[in-house]
Amino acid sequence: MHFVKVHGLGNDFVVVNAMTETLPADLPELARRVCHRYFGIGADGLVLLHKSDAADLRMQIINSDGSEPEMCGNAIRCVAKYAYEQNLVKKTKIQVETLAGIKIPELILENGAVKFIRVDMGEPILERAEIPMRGSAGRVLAEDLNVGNETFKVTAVSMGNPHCLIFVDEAVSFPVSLIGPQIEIHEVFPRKTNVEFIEVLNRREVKMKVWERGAGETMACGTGACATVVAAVLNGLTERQVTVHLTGGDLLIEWADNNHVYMTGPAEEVFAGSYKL
Ligand SMILES: N[C@@H](CCC[C@H](N)C(=O)O)C(=O)O
Repeated sequence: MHFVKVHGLGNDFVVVNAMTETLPADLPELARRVCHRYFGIGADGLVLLHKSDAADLRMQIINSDGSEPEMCGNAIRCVAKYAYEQNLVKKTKIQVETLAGIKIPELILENGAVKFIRVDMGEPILERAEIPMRGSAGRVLAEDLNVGNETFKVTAVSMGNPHCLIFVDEAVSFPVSLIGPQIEIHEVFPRKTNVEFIEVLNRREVKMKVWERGAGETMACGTGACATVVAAVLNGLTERQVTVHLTGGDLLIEWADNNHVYMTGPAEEVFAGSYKL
Protein backbone atom coordinates (compact mmCIF):
# COMPACT_ATOMS: atom_id res chain seq x y z
CA MET A 1 0.00 0.00 0.00
CA HIS A 2 1.53 3.30 -1.09
CA PHE A 3 1.23 6.09 1.44
CA VAL A 4 2.44 9.58 2.21
CA LYS A 5 3.34 10.67 5.74
CA VAL A 6 2.23 14.24 6.44
CA HIS A 7 1.69 16.53 9.40
CA GLY A 8 -0.01 19.75 10.35
CA LEU A 9 1.99 21.28 13.23
CA GLY A 10 3.13 17.84 14.37
CA ASN A 11 -0.37 16.31 14.28
CA ASP A 12 0.67 13.52 11.93
CA PHE A 13 -1.16 11.30 9.47
CA VAL A 14 -0.64 8.48 7.03
CA VAL A 15 -2.45 9.48 3.84
CA VAL A 16 -3.53 6.81 1.34
CA ASN A 17 -5.17 7.46 -2.00
CA ALA A 18 -8.01 4.93 -1.81
CA MET A 19 -8.90 5.73 -5.44
CA THR A 20 -5.78 3.91 -6.60
CA GLU A 21 -4.83 1.60 -3.70
CA THR A 22 -6.63 -1.61 -2.75
CA LEU A 23 -7.37 -1.59 0.96
CA PRO A 24 -8.27 -4.39 3.37
CA ALA A 25 -11.91 -4.52 4.55
CA ASP A 26 -11.11 -3.91 8.23
CA LEU A 27 -10.14 -0.23 8.14
CA PRO A 28 -10.12 0.29 11.95
CA GLU A 29 -7.58 -2.52 12.23
CA LEU A 30 -5.52 -1.05 9.38
CA ALA A 31 -5.50 2.33 11.16
CA ARG A 32 -4.40 0.80 14.45
CA ARG A 33 -1.58 -1.05 12.68
CA VAL A 34 -0.18 1.75 10.52
CA CYS A 35 -0.52 4.38 13.29
CA HIS A 36 1.37 2.31 15.85
CA ARG A 37 4.50 4.25 16.89
CA TYR A 38 6.68 1.13 17.26
CA PHE A 39 5.16 -1.60 15.10
CA GLY A 40 3.76 0.61 12.31
CA ILE A 41 4.56 3.81 10.41
CA GLY A 42 3.47 5.92 13.38
CA ALA A 43 0.74 8.56 13.22
CA ASP A 44 -2.20 10.13 15.04
CA GLY A 45 -4.55 9.00 12.30
CA LEU A 46 -5.02 7.27 8.94
CA VAL A 47 -6.49 9.47 6.21
CA LEU A 48 -8.09 7.95 3.14
CA LEU A 49 -8.92 9.88 -0.04
CA HIS A 50 -12.01 8.78 -1.92
CA LYS A 51 -13.95 9.92 -4.98
CA SER A 52 -16.92 12.11 -4.10
CA ASP A 53 -20.18 12.74 -5.96
CA ALA A 54 -20.79 15.93 -3.97
CA ALA A 55 -17.33 17.55 -3.82
CA ASP A 56 -13.85 17.40 -5.42
CA LEU A 57 -12.93 14.51 -3.14
CA ARG A 58 -13.91 12.82 0.11
CA MET A 59 -11.67 12.63 3.18
CA GLN A 60 -12.14 9.75 5.60
CA ILE A 61 -10.13 9.88 8.82
CA ILE A 62 -9.64 7.08 11.28
CA ASN A 63 -8.07 7.81 14.67
CA SER A 64 -5.10 5.76 15.86
CA ASP A 65 -7.46 3.72 18.11
CA GLY A 66 -9.59 2.72 15.07
CA SER A 67 -12.54 5.07 15.76
CA GLU A 68 -13.84 7.27 12.94
CA PRO A 69 -14.26 10.99 13.71
CA GLU A 70 -16.42 13.34 11.69
CA MET A 71 -13.71 15.87 10.86
CA CYS A 72 -10.04 16.76 11.28
CA GLY A 73 -8.72 20.28 10.80
CA ASN A 74 -5.02 19.49 10.48
CA ALA A 75 -5.66 16.56 8.14
CA ILE A 76 -7.83 18.61 5.78
CA ARG A 77 -5.00 21.11 5.25
CA CYS A 78 -2.62 18.22 4.49
CA VAL A 79 -5.16 16.65 2.11
CA ALA A 80 -5.70 19.91 0.23
CA LYS A 81 -1.96 20.40 -0.28
CA TYR A 82 -1.45 16.76 -1.32
CA ALA A 83 -4.40 16.81 -3.76
CA TYR A 84 -3.11 20.01 -5.38
CA GLU A 85 0.52 18.87 -5.62
CA GLN A 86 -0.46 15.44 -6.97
CA ASN A 87 -2.76 17.05 -9.56
CA LEU A 88 -5.82 15.27 -8.14
CA VAL A 89 -7.42 18.72 -8.34
CA LYS A 90 -6.33 21.59 -10.52
CA LYS A 91 -7.59 24.54 -8.51
CA THR A 92 -6.62 26.32 -5.32
CA LYS A 93 -10.06 26.32 -3.68
CA ILE A 94 -11.06 22.71 -3.05
CA GLN A 95 -14.30 21.18 -1.83
CA VAL A 96 -13.71 18.27 0.52
CA GLU A 97 -16.56 16.04 1.67
CA THR A 98 -16.32 14.87 5.29
CA LEU A 99 -18.72 13.25 7.76
CA ALA A 100 -19.22 16.81 9.07
CA GLY A 101 -20.26 18.11 5.65
CA ILE A 102 -18.32 19.80 2.84
CA LYS A 103 -15.38 21.92 3.99
CA ILE A 104 -13.46 24.32 1.74
CA PRO A 105 -9.68 24.63 2.03
CA GLU A 106 -7.98 27.35 -0.01
CA LEU A 107 -4.29 27.12 -0.85
CA ILE A 108 -2.23 30.25 -0.34
CA LEU A 109 0.70 30.13 -2.76
CA GLU A 110 4.06 31.88 -2.63
CA ASN A 111 6.24 31.65 -5.75
CA GLY A 112 4.03 28.79 -6.96
CA ALA A 113 4.49 26.72 -3.78
CA VAL A 114 1.84 26.11 -1.12
CA LYS A 115 2.70 28.26 1.91
CA PHE A 116 -0.48 28.09 3.98
CA ILE A 117 -3.94 26.63 3.72
CA ARG A 118 -6.97 28.63 4.86
CA VAL A 119 -9.96 26.44 5.55
CA ASP A 120 -13.59 27.47 5.79
CA MET A 121 -14.51 25.16 8.67
CA GLY A 122 -18.20 26.09 8.59
CA GLU A 123 -20.37 27.12 11.52
CA PRO A 124 -19.76 25.95 15.09
CA ILE A 125 -22.50 23.92 16.73
CA LEU A 126 -23.41 25.17 20.20
CA GLU A 127 -26.64 23.41 21.13
CA ARG A 128 -25.90 20.82 23.82
CA ALA A 129 -27.79 17.92 22.28
CA GLU A 130 -26.04 18.41 18.94
CA ILE A 131 -22.50 18.38 20.39
CA PRO A 132 -23.61 15.82 21.72
CA MET A 133 -23.68 16.27 25.50
CA ARG A 134 -26.26 15.03 27.97
CA GLY A 135 -28.29 17.51 30.06
CA SER A 136 -30.97 20.10 29.63
CA ALA A 137 -31.33 22.08 26.38
CA GLY A 138 -29.26 25.17 25.60
CA ARG A 139 -25.60 26.10 25.30
CA VAL A 140 -22.87 24.74 27.58
CA LEU A 141 -20.98 27.79 28.83
CA ALA A 142 -18.62 27.64 31.84
CA GLU A 143 -20.68 24.86 33.36
CA ASP A 144 -19.46 22.73 36.28
CA LEU A 145 -18.26 19.23 35.36
CA ASN A 146 -17.21 16.85 38.11
CA VAL A 147 -14.17 14.74 37.25
CA GLY A 148 -13.06 12.45 40.05
CA ASN A 149 -12.90 14.76 43.06
CA GLU A 150 -12.26 17.89 41.00
CA THR A 151 -14.70 20.27 39.34
CA PHE A 152 -13.91 22.05 36.06
CA LYS A 153 -15.80 24.87 34.36
CA VAL A 154 -16.39 23.54 30.84
CA THR A 155 -17.67 25.04 27.58
CA ALA A 156 -18.75 22.64 24.84
CA VAL A 157 -18.51 23.30 21.09
CA SER A 158 -18.78 21.02 18.09
CA MET A 159 -16.88 21.74 14.89
CA GLY A 160 -18.49 18.64 13.43
CA ASN A 161 -16.65 16.72 16.15
CA PRO A 162 -17.14 17.33 19.89
CA HIS A 163 -14.86 19.52 22.01
CA CYS A 164 -14.88 20.18 25.75
CA LEU A 165 -12.99 23.41 26.49
CA ILE A 166 -11.47 24.36 29.82
CA PHE A 167 -9.70 27.64 30.62
CA VAL A 168 -6.71 27.13 32.90
CA ASP A 169 -4.11 29.39 34.54
CA GLU A 170 -1.16 27.68 32.84
CA ALA A 171 -1.54 25.30 29.90
CA VAL A 172 2.06 24.00 29.73
CA SER A 173 2.10 22.60 33.28
CA PHE A 174 -1.48 21.29 33.20
CA PRO A 175 -1.76 17.49 33.70
CA VAL A 176 -3.35 16.93 30.27
CA SER A 177 -2.74 13.19 30.15
CA LEU A 178 -4.29 12.73 33.62
CA ILE A 179 -7.47 14.80 33.26
CA GLY A 180 -7.93 14.52 29.47
CA PRO A 181 -8.73 10.80 29.30
CA GLN A 182 -11.23 11.04 32.17
CA ILE A 183 -13.19 13.77 30.37
CA GLU A 184 -12.86 12.02 26.97
CA ILE A 185 -14.97 9.14 28.27
CA HIS A 186 -17.10 11.11 30.76
CA GLU A 187 -20.71 9.87 30.84
CA VAL A 188 -22.05 13.28 29.75
CA PHE A 189 -20.44 12.84 26.31
CA PRO A 190 -22.25 9.96 24.60
CA ARG A 191 -19.85 9.98 21.61
CA LYS A 192 -16.84 10.81 23.82
CA THR A 193 -15.05 14.14 23.33
CA ASN A 194 -11.83 15.92 22.53
CA VAL A 195 -10.59 18.02 25.47
CA GLU A 196 -8.75 21.34 25.25
CA PHE A 197 -6.91 23.16 28.06
CA ILE A 198 -6.53 26.84 27.24
CA GLU A 199 -4.48 29.64 28.73
CA VAL A 200 -5.52 33.11 27.56
CA LEU A 201 -2.38 35.22 27.01
CA ASN A 202 -4.20 38.34 25.81
CA ARG A 203 -7.27 39.14 23.70
CA ARG A 204 -5.57 37.98 20.49
CA GLU A 205 -3.41 35.04 21.66
CA VAL A 206 -4.01 31.85 23.56
CA LYS A 207 -1.95 28.76 24.38
CA MET A 208 -3.73 25.43 24.04
CA LYS A 209 -2.92 21.81 24.91
CA VAL A 210 -5.14 19.03 23.67
CA TRP A 211 -6.21 15.53 24.58
CA GLU A 212 -7.80 14.03 21.48
CA ARG A 213 -10.59 11.50 21.42
CA GLY A 214 -9.20 8.30 19.97
CA ALA A 215 -5.61 9.53 19.71
CA GLY A 216 -4.48 10.85 23.11
CA GLU A 217 -2.31 13.92 23.60
CA THR A 218 -1.25 15.34 20.23
CA MET A 219 0.91 18.30 19.21
CA ALA A 220 -1.99 20.19 17.63
CA CYS A 221 -5.67 19.96 16.83
CA GLY A 222 -7.23 22.12 14.11
CA THR A 223 -10.87 21.61 15.03
CA GLY A 224 -9.80 22.04 18.67
CA ALA A 225 -8.17 25.40 17.88
CA CYS A 226 -11.38 26.54 16.14
CA ALA A 227 -13.52 25.40 19.08
CA THR A 228 -11.07 27.15 21.44
CA VAL A 229 -11.62 30.54 19.82
CA VAL A 230 -15.41 30.07 19.70
CA ALA A 231 -15.38 29.21 23.42
CA ALA A 232 -13.07 32.13 24.26
CA VAL A 233 -15.32 34.59 22.42
CA LEU A 234 -18.47 33.18 24.03
CA ASN A 235 -16.84 33.56 27.47
CA GLY A 236 -15.82 37.16 26.68
CA LEU A 237 -12.09 36.36 26.87
CA THR A 238 -10.78 37.20 23.37
CA GLU A 239 -11.52 38.98 20.10
CA ARG A 240 -12.81 36.93 17.17
CA GLN A 241 -9.40 36.67 15.45
CA VAL A 242 -6.87 34.86 17.60
CA THR A 243 -3.49 33.16 17.21
CA VAL A 244 -3.63 29.78 18.92
CA HIS A 245 -0.19 28.60 20.09
CA LEU A 246 -0.13 24.79 20.10
CA THR A 247 2.71 22.48 21.08
CA GLY A 248 3.58 22.00 17.38
CA GLY A 249 3.15 25.63 16.26
CA ASP A 250 0.58 28.31 15.56
CA LEU A 251 -2.81 28.47 13.87
CA LEU A 252 -4.62 31.68 13.04
CA ILE A 253 -8.33 31.28 13.77
CA GLU A 254 -11.09 33.72 12.88
CA TRP A 255 -14.74 33.36 13.87
CA ALA A 256 -16.07 35.67 11.18
CA ASP A 257 -19.24 37.75 11.17
CA ASN A 258 -20.90 35.24 8.78
CA ASN A 259 -20.64 32.74 11.69
CA HIS A 260 -18.10 30.61 9.79
CA VAL A 261 -14.80 29.73 11.45
CA TYR A 262 -11.67 30.11 9.30
CA MET A 263 -8.44 28.28 10.15
CA THR A 264 -5.10 29.21 8.55
CA GLY A 265 -1.95 27.14 8.98
CA PRO A 266 0.71 25.02 7.28
CA ALA A 267 0.89 21.41 6.13
CA GLU A 268 4.00 19.36 5.42
CA GLU A 269 4.78 16.15 3.58
CA VAL A 270 7.56 14.26 5.39
CA PHE A 271 8.12 11.11 3.35
CA ALA A 272 6.40 8.61 1.08
CA GLY A 273 6.69 4.85 1.15
CA SER A 274 4.96 1.53 0.84
CA TYR A 275 3.49 -0.53 3.68
CA LYS A 276 3.25 -4.31 3.61
CA LEU A 277 -0.40 -5.31 4.13
N1 LIG B 1 -6.49 16.33 15.14
C1 LIG B 1 -7.69 16.64 14.52
C2 LIG B 1 -8.96 16.01 15.07
C3 LIG B 1 -8.97 14.51 14.78
C4 LIG B 1 -10.24 13.85 15.22
C5 LIG B 1 -10.40 13.77 16.71
N2 LIG B 1 -9.41 12.95 17.32
C6 LIG B 1 -11.81 13.25 17.03
O1 LIG B 1 -11.98 12.06 17.35
O2 LIG B 1 -12.74 14.06 16.94
C7 LIG B 1 -7.82 18.08 14.13
O3 LIG B 1 -6.79 18.64 13.73
O4 LIG B 1 -8.92 18.64 14.07
